[in-house]
Amino acid sequence: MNLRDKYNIPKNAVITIAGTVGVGKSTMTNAIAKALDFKTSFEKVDSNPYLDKFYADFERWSFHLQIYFLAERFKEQKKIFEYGGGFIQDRSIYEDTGIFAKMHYEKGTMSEVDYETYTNLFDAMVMTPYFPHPDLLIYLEGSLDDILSRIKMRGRPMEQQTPIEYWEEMHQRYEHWINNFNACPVLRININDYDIMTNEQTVEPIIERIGHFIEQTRLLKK
Ligand SMILES: Nc1ncnc2c1ncn2[C@@H]1O[C@H](COP(=O)(O)OP(=O)(O)O)[C@@H](O)[C@H]1O
Ligand SMILES: Nc1ncnc2c1ncn2[C@H]1C[C@H](O)[C@@H](COP(=O)(O)O)O1
Repeated sequence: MNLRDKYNIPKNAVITIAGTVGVGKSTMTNAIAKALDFKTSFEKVDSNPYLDKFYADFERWSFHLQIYFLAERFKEQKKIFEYGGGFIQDRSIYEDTGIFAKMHYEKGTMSEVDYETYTNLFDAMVMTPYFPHPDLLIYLEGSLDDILSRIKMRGRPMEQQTPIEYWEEMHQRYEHWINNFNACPVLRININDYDIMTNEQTVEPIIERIGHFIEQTRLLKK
């Protein structure tokens, strides 16, 4: 029996993976999708026309980048809907506004008028009854030291050149954000509680937790 049937995970489920940069979202997306035979929806980093420019000059490019990400994630959302679910998504749309845009605005690297324009657009597109929220958001959490060493190990030049204070600020904001998040059910997983890189089998306890969690939240809805 495959893991999806074994743990009673609906074929049409949509699961999004959230967490700070470098925590292991893409790796987890691949592992869960493979175990459940689900499709994946990834953030495209290499083809993003603004990301390098943004890291070189936050003030100049933060608005452009947020608009770009919003459009890309909305298109992915539409694709997931058209397929009828069965997807694991690498990063949620909620983090764009709740973490990134907010942080750049509050740190002074996005102007007030740009932030207002962006949040108005975001709310009109996402915070409506017509927008399908995921069945589950898996939040990956870990210590700042572990995350910094993962960012270093992955070695994206634009991230290496970014001051450590940026990742520190983001790490703190994530903790606050997830404690107040309520757009869909949340399952928190600590990155020290699994080891999918060296042992693929360790994904099974995670799938088991997902199954129980989805079952419980569906019972609560009844
Ligand atoms: N479970 C894990 N154990 C050890 N290293 C990991 C694990 N998950 C991810 N990594 C490593 O950490 C780095 C960042 O992972 P990635 O999945 O790209 O993070 P994200 O998508 O959250 O930015 C990569 O070098 C990846 O190989
Ligand atoms: N909304 C965003 N604003 C600024 N930067 C962002 C946003 N979403 C993603 N990013 C950056 C962070 C990383 O450098 C890359 C990819 O994210 P990752 O967490 O490694 O998947 O894009």
